[in-house]
Amino acid sequence: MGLLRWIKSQFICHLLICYVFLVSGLVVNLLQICTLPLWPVHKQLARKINCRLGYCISSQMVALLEWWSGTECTLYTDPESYRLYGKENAIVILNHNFEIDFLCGWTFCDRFGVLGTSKVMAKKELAFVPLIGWMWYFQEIVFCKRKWEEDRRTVARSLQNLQDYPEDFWFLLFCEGTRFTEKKHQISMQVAETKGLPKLRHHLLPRTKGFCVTVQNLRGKVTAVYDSTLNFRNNETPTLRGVLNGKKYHADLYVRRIPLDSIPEDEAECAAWLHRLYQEKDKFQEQYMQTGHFPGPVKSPPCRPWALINWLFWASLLLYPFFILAVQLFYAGSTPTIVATIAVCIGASVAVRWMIGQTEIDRGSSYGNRKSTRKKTD
Ligand SMILES: CCCCC/C=C\C/C=C\CCCCCCCC(=O)SCCNC(=O)CCNC(=O)[C@H](O)C(C)(C)COP(=O)(O)OP(=O)(O)OC[C@H]1O[C@@H](n2cnc3c(N)ncnc32)[C@H](O)[C@@H]1OP(=O)(O)O
Ligand SMILES: CCCCCCCCCCCCCCCCCC(=O)OC[C@@H](O)COP(=O)(O)O
Repeated sequence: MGLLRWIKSQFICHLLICYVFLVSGLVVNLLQICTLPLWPVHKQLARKINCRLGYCISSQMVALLEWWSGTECTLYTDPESYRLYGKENAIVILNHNFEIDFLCGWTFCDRFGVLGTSKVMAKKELAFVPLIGWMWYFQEIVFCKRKWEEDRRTVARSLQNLQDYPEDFWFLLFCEGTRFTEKKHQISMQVAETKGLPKLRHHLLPRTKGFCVTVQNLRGKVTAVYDSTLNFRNNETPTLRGVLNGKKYHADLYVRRIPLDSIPEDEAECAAWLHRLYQEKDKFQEQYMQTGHFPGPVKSPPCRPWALINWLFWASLLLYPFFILAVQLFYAGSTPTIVATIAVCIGASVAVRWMIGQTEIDRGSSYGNRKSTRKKTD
């Protein structure tokens, strides 16, 4: 094991990285709260400020992936579409198989300059994840309970709010609704069978309601759907723990730009369109399994320095007082102060472990483990 790899795997490094993340995150969350009085007075300015504040948190995780773990992200897409990425509003559809797929998504957002404004339809439980969930509240993330009876109104309302959003954004939708597991796959294929739909090998059956309501409410604002299919080389199963340990992965992302105008307005046709899209995505995954690459030319966007600069800024601001405190504690700290400091460190490390746990598929929800049935309300 090289020296650098050994250093990256040391607990003390993780402690320092997490300390910077936690304290800077809390500072940013506090600043976001301070923008509350601005919302009724100058909503667009409050939104722009919150984009930049949010960037301070999410870009730290991007820096961890790009600069700490050195993970490489390759983009397969056609050059004409490439020119438009980051310059228009788009709905991004992504497969949901990996624990760090959201992080790879963030990396691409950063490379095209839309990380601060990026949006997602996220399960409500994530709103309570400290720092990230609180940050999302101010970034106008669309939360859903995955109960259509309740979501149909709240989701539509949150989407409508984005109609006058002042900056270009990407809206991410994991149409499968949950992470891929063998059990969830088996059950969703039973649903596919009862609906007379072809079976998918690499995806769960997409949930169409969220997609249709998104297209319906963002029409006029969003110009395209980016159909994105992600995979990792050498059958890697990347984890956030691995990234924190400095493990390098290689992500391949295939993106097709589909003009929003070509998506049917009628709900049933829109749902059928999404099912066809997933059948195509499944073929791309199959090709990747067979050949190790996606179709189309490689057009990788360069890694930008801002995520690293942001991390260095927070690290230099927060690590200095941390070291002064540690030295003072070591030389002159009373036993109760030392015990209290150790307790705070243990508490923070438990909190970070819990947050990392939110990304782990093994600890995922039971959503999709059963065939859900819905009262017909529409
Ligand atoms: C290019 C790089 C990427 C750029 C990235 C850009 C931005 C990044 C930004 C942020 C990154 C952060 C990432 C955070 C990740 C968080 C992600 C999540 O939380 S995913 C989970 C939440 N999201 C979703 O669920 C979205 C998809 N879901 C839907 O659309 C749902 O329809 C719904 C709106 C949530 C409602 O769900 P509900 O279950 O109540 O209703 P459904 O209509 O979907 O379900 C009933 C329907 O489904 C059939 N059914 C029943 N059982 C199953 C089953 N097991 N599998 C499949 N289908 C099933 C059932 O027969 C009903 O069918 P029908 O509609 O025909 O009656
Ligand atoms: C510099 C960085 C320091 C790193 C310190 C560690 C910080 C940890 C931060 C954790 C961030 C939490 C963001 C949660 C995003 C999880 C996305 C996700 O994939 O959610 C799952 C849902 O889609 C579906 O849920 P399931 O039904 O599969 O269950």
